[in-house]
Amino acid sequence: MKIALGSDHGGYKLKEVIKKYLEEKQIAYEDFGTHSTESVDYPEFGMKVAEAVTAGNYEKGIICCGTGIGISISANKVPGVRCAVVSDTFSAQMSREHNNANILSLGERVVGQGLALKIVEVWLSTEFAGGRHEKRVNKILDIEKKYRK
Ligand SMILES: O=C(CO)[C@H](O)[C@H](O)COP(=O)(O)O
Repeated sequence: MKIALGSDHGGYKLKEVIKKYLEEKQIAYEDFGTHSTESVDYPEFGMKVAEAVTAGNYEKGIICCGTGIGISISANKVPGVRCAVVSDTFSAQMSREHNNANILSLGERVVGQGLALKIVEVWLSTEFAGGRHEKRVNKILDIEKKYRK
C-alpha cells in the first residue's frame, strides 16, 4: 500500500505527525507538500493528491488543512475521488465500509493528534463492504459521468 499525502499550512503539522506514524508502521507514502507552515492555498495540494490517487499510482490519499473542509472540497472536484472529512473513528470506518472513500481529510484545528492517528489507523485498515453499497457508489460515478464534458 502506498499513500499520497498533502496539506496546506493549516494542516502541515498534522501531516508531519501522520508521516511519522506511517514510517513507524512501515507504510510507504509520498508527500506532495506543502513543506512548511508558510501560508499557501489548499486547492493546489488537494488537487495534487487527488490526481495522484486517481492516476492509480497510490492506493489511497490523506490530506489535511485547518478544518479538513477546503482541501476535501478541492480533492472531490477530481473525477474518481471520494474524499471524506472525518473527525471521529465511526465515520472513518463508515467512509471506507459504505462509501469506499479513497481519500481521508483531517482538520488540524479540529482533531487532536491522538484522535487523528486513531482515525488514520481505522481508515487504513477498513475494507469496502461492497454489496448494496457498491450500487450506491456506482451512482456517485453516474453523477460524475452526467457532468463530464
Ligand atoms: O481550513 C482550511 C480550509 O478549509 C485552511 O487551512 C484555512 O482556511 C487556512 O486559514 P488561514 O489562512 O487563516 O491560516
